[in-house]
Amino acid sequence: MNKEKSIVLIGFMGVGKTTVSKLLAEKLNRQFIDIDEEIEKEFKLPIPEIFQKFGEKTFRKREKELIYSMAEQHGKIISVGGGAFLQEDIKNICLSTCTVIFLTISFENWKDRLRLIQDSRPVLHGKTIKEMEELFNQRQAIYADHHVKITVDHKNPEEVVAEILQKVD
Ligand SMILES: Nc1ncnc2c1ncn2[C@@H]1O[C@H](COP(=O)(O)OP(=O)(O)O)[C@@H](O)[C@H]1O
Ligand SMILES: O=C(O)C1=C[C@@H](OP(=O)(O)O)[C@@H](O)[C@H](O)C1
Ligand SMILES: [Mg+2]
Repeated sequence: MNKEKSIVLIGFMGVGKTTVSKLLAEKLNRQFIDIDEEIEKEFKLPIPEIFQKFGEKTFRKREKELIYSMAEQHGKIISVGGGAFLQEDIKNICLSTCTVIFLTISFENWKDRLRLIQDSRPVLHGKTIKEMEELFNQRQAIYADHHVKITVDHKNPEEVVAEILQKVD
């Protein structure tokens, strides 16, 4: 395991980036950073209210600034939001300075996670299942560049972490 580089987890919302990052950080005894949690702490508001009160543009700007400052630090385990790689600059800095791990899931299995995440993900609000599937499919393009890919279907977070530890060197 490269002790210098930070590890960044990417993938569609609900795939388990935050859960898996936390567990991975514990296993590796490294610092865990969740960009969404950092933004919520700063604004003292949950993400849906940040979107509602300040707009997605403000959220994306802070997301970019925070990822820039974190990506340059060594040895961290960083969970970014599923929309972070929409910004090319974020994608490029993460790919050049960190090990980028893409967590992926089938849409069929993702649907079972929906009830767990629906209220807290403003990007999903007001969308039909069909529209969510379109977004899911569209978003795959932004995750196409990565260093390691892990399929999470039918795996619990511990199993996902074990696979990451096997694959990341
Ligand atoms: N491997 C898994 N199997 C089952 N449920 C999971 C798994 N990973 C995460 N979850 C659950 O799915 C929901 C979304 O997980 P989260 O880590 O917040 O995803 P993300 O950060 O990618 O949006 C949470 O309720 C979490 O407990
Ligand atoms: O995909 C997105 O656009 C978003 C994903 C969320 O993070 P998770 O991927 O951790 O759910 C959060 O950053 C925000 O609600 C926007
Ligand atoms: Mg998350």
